[in-house]
Order: sequence, then C-alpha cells, then structure tokens
Amino acid sequence: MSRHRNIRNIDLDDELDDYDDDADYCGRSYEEEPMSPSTAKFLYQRPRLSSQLVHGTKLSEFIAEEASGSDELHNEAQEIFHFDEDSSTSVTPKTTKSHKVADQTKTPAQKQNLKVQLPSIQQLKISEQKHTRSGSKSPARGASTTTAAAPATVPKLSALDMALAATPNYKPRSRPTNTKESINLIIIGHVDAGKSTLMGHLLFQMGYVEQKVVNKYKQDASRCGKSSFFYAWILDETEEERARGVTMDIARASFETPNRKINILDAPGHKDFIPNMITGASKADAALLVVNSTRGEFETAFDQGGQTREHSLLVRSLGVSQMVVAVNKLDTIDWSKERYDEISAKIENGHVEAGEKVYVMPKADPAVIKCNYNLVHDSFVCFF
Ligand SMILES: Nc1nc2c(ncn2[C@@H]2O[C@H](COP(=O)(O)OP(=O)(O)OP(=O)(O)O)[C@@H](O)[C@H]2O)c(=O)[nH]1
Repeated sequence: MSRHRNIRNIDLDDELDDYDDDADYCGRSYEEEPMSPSTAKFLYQRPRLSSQLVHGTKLSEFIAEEASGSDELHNEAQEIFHFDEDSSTSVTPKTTKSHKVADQTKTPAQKQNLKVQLPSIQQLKISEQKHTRSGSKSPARGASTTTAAAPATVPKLSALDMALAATPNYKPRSRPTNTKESINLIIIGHVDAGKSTLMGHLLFQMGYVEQKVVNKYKQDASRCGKSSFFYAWILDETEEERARGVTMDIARASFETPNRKINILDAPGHKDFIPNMITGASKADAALLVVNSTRGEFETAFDQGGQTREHSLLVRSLGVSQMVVAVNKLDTIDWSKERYDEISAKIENGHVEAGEKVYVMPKADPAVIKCNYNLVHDSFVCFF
C-alpha cells in the first residue's frame, strides 16, 4: 500500500474539522480540562482595555489609573511623554488589511458604535532624539527634528560621560615622573666570546651583585668543573645552562647610569639558539658585539661561518643601527696592539660600508677590566 496521500483531491474543510476533533491528539485537550480553584486564583485578571478607554479618555489619565496610586510610575510616565491635552488633532491607528475587510462588512451605525477614540496626542516628544540626520533633504523629516528637540532639563550625556559618572572615583592614571631614558642593549657574538662573563662582571663591579653571591658562584662553579664561568652564572641562571656552560635563552638584567636605564639582553651565541637571539634583538635599541681576539677563534667566528657576522647582520635587519664592538680576551694575545688594530680594522671595514655606527673598544681580562667605571659615566675611555 502506498504511504503517500492523494493531496490534490483533498478537502481542506474536512481536514480542519478532523483536526478540531483530534484536539487531544497528544494525549488530552487542555481547553477541556477543568481548572482547579487553587490554580484559578493565581491567574492574572487583565483589565479590559475597551472598558477603560471610554470615549474621550486621555492616555495620560489611563496611565495614571493604571499606576493606581503609584506616584513614581506616574512621574516617570510624565517625564518620558509630554502631552498637549488641549490639542484637537487626534492620531488614528493604522489599520491593517484584515481590519479593512472586516470594516467593509459592518453597517455605518455599527462602525460608529465600535469606534474607539484613542487619546489625543499632539506631540510625543522623546528626550535624547538621536536619529536626526543633518544631511536630510526631506522637509518633513527636517521639521520633525526641530519639534523633537530635547527639553532643556534633560542633560545630554555622551557614552563616555555616563561611564565616568558610573565610576565616581575615577582618576586618570598619571605617569611616574621619574622616567629615565630606557635603552635595551642586546649582547651578541659567537659562542664563548665571553658575553655573559663580561656582563656578569660589569654588574658585579657596579654593585648590583653582592660579593658573597659571587663567592658562592665561584665555589659552586669550581665544584662542577666550570670555575671560569662564575661571572657568567650571574646571568645564566638555569641548571642546564650552568652545567653546559652555554647560554640558551635571553637573560635579562639592568643597571642605571645618571641619565639612563640600560636593560641588558644577554643573547645565546650558539647557532642552535638563533631564534631566541632574534627574539631579544627585536626588542633592542642598540647592540654590543663581543668578539674573541684569540688567534684562530676570531677568524672562525668572523670569516668561517661563525655567528659574529650573522648576529650583526640580524640585529641590523631588525632595526638596530648602533653597535659597540668589544674586543675581548686580549690577555690571550698578550695585549698585542697590532692584533687589536687588525681586528678593529676588519670589523670597521665590514660594517661601516653598510652605514652602521660602530664603536670598537678594547676589552681586557675580566679580572682587570677598566671600562666599567667609565661606562657608568657614559664614557667609553678604556685602558688596556
Ligand atoms: N682568558 C679569558 N677568558 C675569558 C674572558 N672572558 C670570558 N672568558 C671565558 O670564556 C668562556 C666563555 O665565557 P661566557 O661568558 O660563557 O661566553 P658567552 O659568550 O657568554 O657564551 P655563550 O653565551 O654560551 O655564547 C668562559 O670560560 C670565560 O671564563 C677573557 O677576557 N679572557
């Protein structure tokens, strides 16, 4: 048997009758179920609008009655709507199509009886008229905007004013007055050039690290067989970095000169940690390139695919245009002036061509370094 119904010849009236008969299709008909007296007393008895809106009733009176003694509601209604009760003009409701069809079937007498006169409202003024358009070409629209002007008593509040009013104790945050110029200085260079040692020693000489801390690092480092790294431990703080004697991530520290605050970003020199170095370089304002002057070491780091060139090119591409070069480990070349000149010429020729400002400065053994005091006073006069 086909499960499809022949809907072409279906009688819709019969179908609707059947639908009424099956009112309790889902179990029962709610209309037929008698309501218990206890339930009925909780039902809201809505007052009939037609009984209250008798001929000539003003909307303001209706609101006042509906409030039934509630002065607050009455006042609120009066604030929102402004009525002109002397007006003779009335507003007739818009009739829908179905209403028009129903009206055509009624006699004129019936129409007269059924006519409900709505309250006379000449002007319905809404405060805070927001929908005015200055560029409107319609005269009617322009006229309505002038009559709908907000009364002088209603203050016009912007969203910001209202937010500020909601937070009465709001005070704009003032910036601290003691602001030194802050410089992010990234320390770059080939692995084992002596970056962490140089910075650790600098911080110690400036009094940012206590003597007893350095003594402890000295003891612990020598116990681990890394005695020469005790200054580097001031910045290399993780267990793995100390055990391997290699900086793996950017280490941060800062010191202050009379006019500036210098934020040190000690970058890892090993090529495996180039991404970490780039992260630090992206925040840097200036760079300190540390080169190892030891014979063979400088050449490896500078010419033979080391990180000296790579780091300096990376920081330059990230917007760092000023760089100081510290020629380190001069003790290993017995303070040779020739070697120092050779290295500094190589560096200056390799960078000045690119328009960089490069300052090459000598750097001695950490134990005898003499640049620290002068660094504090913004002077790069060093002795070697
Ligand atoms: N002889 C001598 N050795 C130095 C000098 N500066 C640092 N060193 C030694 O060089 C080694 C490496 O020093 P680090 O400070 O760890 O070098 P680094 O550049 O920070 O190393 P990474 O961060 O791992 O790239 C350590 O054994 C230091 O003691 C120096 O001026 N002279």
